[in-house]
Amino acid sequence: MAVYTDITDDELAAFLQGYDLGAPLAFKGIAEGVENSNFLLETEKGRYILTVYERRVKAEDLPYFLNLLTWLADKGYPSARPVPDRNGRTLSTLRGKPAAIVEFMSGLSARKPTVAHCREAGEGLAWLHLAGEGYPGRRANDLGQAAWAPLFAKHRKAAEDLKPGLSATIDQDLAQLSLMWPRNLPSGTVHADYFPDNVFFRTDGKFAATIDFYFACDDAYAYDLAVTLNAWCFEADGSFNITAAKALLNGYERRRPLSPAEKEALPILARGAAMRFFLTRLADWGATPAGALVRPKDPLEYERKLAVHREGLVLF
Ligand SMILES: Nc1ncnc2c1ncn2[C@@H]1O[C@H](COP(=O)(O)OP(=O)(O)OP(=O)(O)O)[C@@H](O)[C@H]1O
Ligand SMILES: N[C@@H](CCO)C(=O)O
Repeated sequence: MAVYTDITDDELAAFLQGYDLGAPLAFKGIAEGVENSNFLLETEKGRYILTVYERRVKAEDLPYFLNLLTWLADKGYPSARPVPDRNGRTLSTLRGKPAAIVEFMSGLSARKPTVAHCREAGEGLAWLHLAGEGYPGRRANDLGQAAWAPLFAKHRKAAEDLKPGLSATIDQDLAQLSLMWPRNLPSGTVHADYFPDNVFFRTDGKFAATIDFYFACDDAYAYDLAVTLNAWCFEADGSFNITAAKALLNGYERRRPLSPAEKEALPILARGAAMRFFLTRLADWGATPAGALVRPKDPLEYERKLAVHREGLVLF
């Protein structure tokens, strides 16, 4: 389970002294998630999530993420508002690590998203793009197209170990992506990890909330949509579900219609988005020791998605 930092009751009580949240009533670690340690915290004032930031999140990026969450909540977007401490600060320290308390969001993620979930998720993503407009924080996408070839150079051997011959195919993909990568698409603040586990629904299936903004950055809105298509619209057998994809795009366009250039770019963006998750999964695959608390995600799932995208999607 992804709780890397244990917090004792005394530490929690001392930490909460800094907040105006009353005494703790319940506190427990959350197993889901791989990046950070998350705890469900109930106090006299309500329910919250306490996050202790671990390895991948850079401390210097935390103000960008927490200010973005505050911005989105101010705009009425259903994401978790950070709770300021008694000094008005949303970023704190616990056990020597950065930590924050955010609002608890109700809802459940869809383990097996249906076409209806895809439509709702698409609309939730467009809403996020619109709500983020004007956010003054800036963060370059450090996992964007320019980062892929250097990242792959470090993990070629892992690719060959997974599937002999794969590294040559990835080299070709990277060269093509570099040549064909679209520039100058409408851009702004994007989520960049809008996967089913980060989107909550109400019991009636309506979109409820988005969590886990710790990859958010500046990039093309259509790239975020491409990440989302990959994460939501593939079947377990590796085939692309065009019905789900059309519903997702349709839901998105309910709030934010795509320009002709964005539509044209989506197939290559989806190929690049598959590359991005293949590469980070490949990097984690090699770096996760046997017997670790967290099982690394399968890079080959994204290699299969890449193979689908090599053929070129027809979405419109
Ligand atoms: N604001 C919130 N409201 C309700 N539940 C939350 C909230 N934030 C996180 N959770 C719960 O904690 C779990 C892990 O959160 P999160 O996805 O942010 O963790 P993570 O370690 O960054 O994981 P990953 O990057 O692998 O998705 C979620 O699946 C959800 O159950
Ligand atoms: N959504 C990512 C994990 C990072 O949180 C993946 O599936 O590879």
